[in-house]
Amino acid sequence: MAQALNFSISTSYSPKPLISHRFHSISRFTLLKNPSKTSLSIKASASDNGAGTTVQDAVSFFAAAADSAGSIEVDAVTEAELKENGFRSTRRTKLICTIGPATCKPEQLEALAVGGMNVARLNMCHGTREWHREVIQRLRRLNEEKGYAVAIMMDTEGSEIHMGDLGGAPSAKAEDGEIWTFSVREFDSGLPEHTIIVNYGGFAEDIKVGDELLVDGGMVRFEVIEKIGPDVKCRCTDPGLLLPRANLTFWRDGSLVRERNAMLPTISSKDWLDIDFGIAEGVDFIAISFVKSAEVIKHLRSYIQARARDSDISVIAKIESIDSLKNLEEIIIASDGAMVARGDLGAQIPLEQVPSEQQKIVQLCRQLNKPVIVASQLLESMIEYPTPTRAEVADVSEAVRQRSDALMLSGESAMGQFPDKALTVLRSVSLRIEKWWRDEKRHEAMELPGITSSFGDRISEEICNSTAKMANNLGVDAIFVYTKTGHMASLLSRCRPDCPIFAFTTSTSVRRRLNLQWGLIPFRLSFSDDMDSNLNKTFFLLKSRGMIKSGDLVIAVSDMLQSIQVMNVP
Ligand SMILES: Nc1ncnc2c1ncn2[C@@H]1O[C@H](COP(=O)(O)OP(=O)(O)OP(=O)(O)O)[C@@H](O)[C@H]1O
Ligand SMILES: CC(=O)C(=O)O
Ligand SMILES: [K+]
Ligand SMILES: [Mg+2]
Repeated sequence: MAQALNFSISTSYSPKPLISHRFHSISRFTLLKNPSKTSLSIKASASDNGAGTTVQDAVSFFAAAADSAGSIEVDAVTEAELKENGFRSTRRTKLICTIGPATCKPEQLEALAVGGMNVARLNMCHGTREWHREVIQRLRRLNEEKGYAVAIMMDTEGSEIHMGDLGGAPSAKAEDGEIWTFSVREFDSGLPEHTIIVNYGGFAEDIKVGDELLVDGGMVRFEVIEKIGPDVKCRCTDPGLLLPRANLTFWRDGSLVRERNAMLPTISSKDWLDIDFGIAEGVDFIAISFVKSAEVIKHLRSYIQARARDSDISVIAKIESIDSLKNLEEIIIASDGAMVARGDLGAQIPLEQVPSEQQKIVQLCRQLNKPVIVASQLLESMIEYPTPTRAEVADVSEAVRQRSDALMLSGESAMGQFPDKALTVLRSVSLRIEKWWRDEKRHEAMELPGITSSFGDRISEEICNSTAKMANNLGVDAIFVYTKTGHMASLLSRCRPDCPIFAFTTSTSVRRRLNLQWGLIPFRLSFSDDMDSNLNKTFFLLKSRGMIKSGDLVIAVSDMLQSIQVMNVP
């Protein structure tokens, strides 16, 4: 029996986007364009002859078309990946790129987005606020115009001791035996040769002749040979490249010296101004450098709350100091996520201790359901060379195998010669290692303790744990989660299931933030409390864009309904 339907819907959109490819795939609908361009009439004839479009499809379609945003939003790279490779082979590990002079132009940012950048990091140690604002605007434009959901992470400078910039030079080479002056003076008329400015006023007093001075955690080493007022003369004992604003630590008798600088505030007055800037620009994450205790994180949170009442900026604790290791658990509990900032961490603890600390931090974050980032020197040699070392590939593999949420590029993408190639290496190593442990069932199940005391939240947790287990046992193609706040999506991500998690959320900012978390493919979609209609709508939209197909096995859960639904895509 054939049925004919006549619908007329209004949309605030010009009809163009609605006529796009989604429509062509359902040629049974006839489109009547209204010349006013503010409304669109669609005449659909549907038949239930078993093969063709049904009335149900037509109704789903109109529900979708009437959706205020017009459709479902997913970025072009994910869409292409889903179409070409199917769900199972999508990348689970997320990728962060530090943006710098090598990657700040619009076409360079787009190349990173195409290459799989999920989050762009802006390091406030470098560049002016104007420069950062420009980059943020370019990223926004990229997201709006090209459909990406690249999130923005601002990383504070912190008030540890570091060098100034090198009078505008991108780097300087310190050779073995050379004498360099580290000074707290201000030089008005250019920097004398072999001179480094130090940002910490107490430096010349705190340091002693005979101390060892480490740049960038030991990339370059000096021995202190003489103190003359504000100037400290040092001999280079391990030559290397000095980079602007590199971190400085000093060591005496084999241990790190923590004098008055240990009392420096975690968030400096300049950091507070940068934070105001970040709030005003609406960044998605603020990463706090050199966190020492949970207090500073709580303080920042209440500050953000007071400044921007409905702001949902996430606070990431950078674990890069001895104090942060001492107070690890309370810091992670207080934060929305953590970063294993191995650059500075490796300057504060012996290098051979860094891998075990990394393992511990990643594990704790996963247990506490906080996204965790492994950062620094993942592909350091690619700053200069187009291929990574074998050791670097092994290091990246280890972070992927630990199933950290995200890997981060620093200098490789900020000022290196091969930012796109470095990103490609992270992408292909992640894909390969993820597939390897899935195929070989290499991953050990992790004990996931209960993380909340409220009964309602316990139910969500149990639903997510069971869903992930069922998904693995049944070999389903994807988990669908409908979540307004993103919480259910992160609970599922925590379980690191074998299949990808399609996370549908109503808000663009939640969608961007979910982009940091392992295994989540975030979509923006407006949905209702009625799960049946949500599912019909989603199946329809994803099918018509070729991202899923009839017969795919899916498990669906949501914030709204405490149930687990298992079904084949109709
Ligand atoms: N916005 C920028 N402008 C100029 N150079 C930058 C910028 N961001 C990064 N760089 C360059 O890239 C290098 C590595 O950058 P990155 O931000 O990762 O430093 P880091 O030392 O790892 O981080 P942190 O300072 O937080 O410890 C820097 O030393 C700097 O030379
Ligand atoms: C990323 C960073 O701050 C570090 O590794 O020190
Ligand atoms: K920083
Ligand atoms: Mg650091």
